[in-house]
Amino acid sequence: MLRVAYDDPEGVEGRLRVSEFLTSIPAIGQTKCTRIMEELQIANSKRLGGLGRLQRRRLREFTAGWIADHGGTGDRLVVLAGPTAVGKGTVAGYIREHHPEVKLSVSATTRAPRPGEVEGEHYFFVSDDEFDRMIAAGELLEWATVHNAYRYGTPRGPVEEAIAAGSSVLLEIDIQGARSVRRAMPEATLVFLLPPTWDELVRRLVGRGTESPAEQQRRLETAKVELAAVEDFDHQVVNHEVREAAQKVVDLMRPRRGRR
Ligand SMILES: Nc1nc2c(ncn2[C@@H]2O[C@H](COP(=O)(O)OP(=O)(O)O)[C@@H](O)[C@H]2O)c(=O)[nH]1
Ligand SMILES: Nc1ncnc2c1ncn2[C@@H]1O[C@H](COP(=O)(O)OP(=O)(O)O)[C@@H](O)[C@H]1O
Repeated sequence: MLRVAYDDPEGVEGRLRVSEFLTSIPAIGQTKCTRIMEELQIANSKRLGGLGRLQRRRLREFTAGWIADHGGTGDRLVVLAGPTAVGKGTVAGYIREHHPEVKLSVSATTRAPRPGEVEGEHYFFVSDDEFDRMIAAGELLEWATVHNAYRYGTPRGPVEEAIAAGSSVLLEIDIQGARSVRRAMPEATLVFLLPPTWDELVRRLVGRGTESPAEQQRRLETAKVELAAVEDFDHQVVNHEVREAAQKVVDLMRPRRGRR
């Protein structure tokens, strides 16, 4: 597994030369590396941390394509993220119901179940101690404290098993989580779900009626910041209509080879 923090130029990996990074990929030798860097318009001396936004994106797309074409995870791991109340849960629920071939990852959370939520289906509801244990044991692919409240994390085992078995896996997680997945699995496809308009996002949050007015206000402040993260994602899908948005997400999960 390649572990390079494209969005963490301060990290150790940021000091790695792009040429060293590329030649660490199986089947890329010096000659191919030189040709690829010319194609990506990246100078020979560049380090990962010194890449511009466009260069970073070109390199990431190249790596994802290469890994997909050489038997890696490719488009089979898709992360669906976006601001509060944009409809992530609704779109993921639609995919669960209408596309049984897509495996939805079930997260662990420290929040209490809501009426109607089923253990192991919506979430694994765990105590703080158990969540600590899962982190310490390396059982979580990523985790985050969401809305300053509870912790949520993606159990690593089921995701890796599903991918190894050839299935497509969808993670419906928050934006911090999406960034962590990018660090842990750079070949994953990141999808940002957008609202048709800001006013519609506000309408959906208020209409859902699950948060107090003060909490709604806090989430909208966070949403403003989160919307700026859209550029770091591979694809954007506008959630005008649930069925259409779900179809666009599922289409992205088809093997890259087939789409070319
Ligand atoms: N990082 C991360 N975020 C998650 C995970 N599971 C759910 N979330 C996010 O946690 C947030 C809260 O989810 P939930 O408790 O179902 O409430 P609601 O979506 O606000 O109604 C949503 O933004 C989810 O996308 C996870 O495993 N990891
Ligand atoms: N395409 C859509 N059109 C209209 N309303 C939607 C759409 N998608 C979701 N909603 C509604 O918006 C609200 C927030 O959706 P939800 O799935 O809970 O968001 P998230 O999981 O992103 O926080 C819910 O009341 C849901 O029914």
